[in-house]
Amino acid sequence: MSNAGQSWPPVETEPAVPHPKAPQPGSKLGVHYSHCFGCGDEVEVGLHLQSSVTDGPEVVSEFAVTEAHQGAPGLAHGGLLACAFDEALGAAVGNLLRKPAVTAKLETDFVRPVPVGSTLFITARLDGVAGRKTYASADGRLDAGDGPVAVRARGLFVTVGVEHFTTHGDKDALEKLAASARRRREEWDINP
Ligand SMILES: CCCCCCCC(=O)SCCNC(=O)CCNC(=O)[C@H](O)C(C)(C)COP(=O)(O)OP(=O)(O)OC[C@H]1O[C@@H](n2cnc3c(N)ncnc32)[C@H](O)[C@@H]1OP(=O)(O)O
Repeated sequence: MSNAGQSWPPVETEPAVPHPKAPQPGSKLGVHYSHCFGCGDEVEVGLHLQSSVTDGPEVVSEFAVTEAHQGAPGLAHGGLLACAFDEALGAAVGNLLRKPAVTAKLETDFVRPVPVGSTLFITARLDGVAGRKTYASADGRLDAGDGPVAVRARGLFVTVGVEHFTTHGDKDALEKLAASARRRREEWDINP
């Protein structure tokens, strides 16, 4: 059943205003972590999402569906499609607001099958902010930016401090990211 009839965002929000240093429309967004299953270039069977910022502001991501992503013969696995939307929504929240945030809730509507060999064009936008909570939604269209909608998603992202990652994550891997992380710390407002 579609969730289209439910109020969204579910709470009163303020407009999500992009950070002054957010990537400009036309900017390609790089890999945020090479071992990320959603975008990382060192994960052979990962989703390898490639994202860029558009007017709106929105983030458009492309996900090329391969045999590694199947659930049924020739069709994408729904959980992997949800993963693609988690990545696309997270990229929009993180890059446009320039604050670390994690997914607290993710809803997906699977509208039509996504075949192996197709490319999903995912457009993600910020719908509102309430304190540490950012609401975002996305549509995924088959094979073109104006193709038929195959998947819709919406999510709640909660802004966290860097300690979220240092406390719960892999400290060695985090240290290896120190140089780029330092650059981000200078540019992002890391405290919620
Ligand atoms: C560029 C980067 C792209 C990355 C894309 C990929 C992103 C990811 O996949 S992140 C990984 C998956 N997510 C996680 O591991 C998060 C695990 N969860 C947590 O760590 C915590 O539950 C966390 C941080 C979300 C919230 O915990 P905490 O900081 O204690 O805040 P908490 O007070 O519980 O919640 C904050 C607010 O969010 C609300 N909230 C939290 N979870 C939910 C939920 N599931 N549903 C509805 N509301 C929720 C709370 O009610 C609260 O609202 P209010 O401010 O109005 O009281």
